[in-house]
Amino acid sequence: MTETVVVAGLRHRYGDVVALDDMSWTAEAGRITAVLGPNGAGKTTMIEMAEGLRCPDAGTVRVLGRDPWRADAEHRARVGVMLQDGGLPGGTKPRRLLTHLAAMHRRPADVDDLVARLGIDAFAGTAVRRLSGGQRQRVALAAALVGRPEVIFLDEPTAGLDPHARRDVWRLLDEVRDLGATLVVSTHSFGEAERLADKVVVVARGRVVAEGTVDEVGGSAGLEQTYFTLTEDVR
Ligand SMILES: Nc1ncnc2c1ncn2[C@@H]1O[C@H](COP(=O)(O)OP(=O)(O)OP(=O)(O)O)[C@@H](O)[C@H]1O
Repeated sequence: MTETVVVAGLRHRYGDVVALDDMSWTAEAGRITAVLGPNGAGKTTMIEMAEGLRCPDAGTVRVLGRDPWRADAEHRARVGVMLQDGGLPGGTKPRRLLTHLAAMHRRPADVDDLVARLGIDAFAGTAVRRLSGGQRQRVALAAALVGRPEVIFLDEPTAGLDPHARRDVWRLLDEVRDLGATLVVSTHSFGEAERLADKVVVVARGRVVAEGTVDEVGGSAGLEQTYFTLTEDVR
């Protein structure tokens, strides 16, 4: 199986804080990989490195065979990113923003279709700063998908969404995966990991403590119980 994301021996400190301590994992092509771990485990730091936004102190990251920190614009266009806080410009209206982003890509998704599928229609003409947290999440997800990227990093994509919106997002992510994209999704939801993930990576204290399918990681105890056992001592 082709490994689209390879993280090997990643180390990173913020002053005295060790954020990543020899972290290694892979995400396979055309699969959804869910990254689970307690607050402060190092998920965001690691995902920012895979996105090319942060340079590790040591270790290597490869995305589509390239070092994301040194990658050119052509590589970056193949990678979609949904940041935890959205990172959206407050004064822009969602449809205008998505149309603008679509124009930057060679083979963009259909903006009207994305807007309809993620239930953005109702607020497509309202400035981002006036939107609720869940509405902004949906726009941020659409922005990550509009360029039809081959690899997509999503930091807690359904946090704060109501059940209908969450279901819509899961269906859309399934479809994007079925079209061949590789997705890496960080989440605090066992239900989300069980529903979506072909593979689960559990991180704690900057290291991977389990990696495999939901069944392989959860075993007979189940994912939730196994997670608590693996991460108990970090609380
Ligand atoms: N810019 C920064 N400066 C200093 N310390 C940081 C910075 N970013 C993260 N840290 C620290 O690094 C560690 C890992 O943080 P990170 O945000 O990567 O964890 P996380 O697993 O994404 O957490 P969460 O689930 O809360 O999003 C934490 O101890 C955090 O306080």
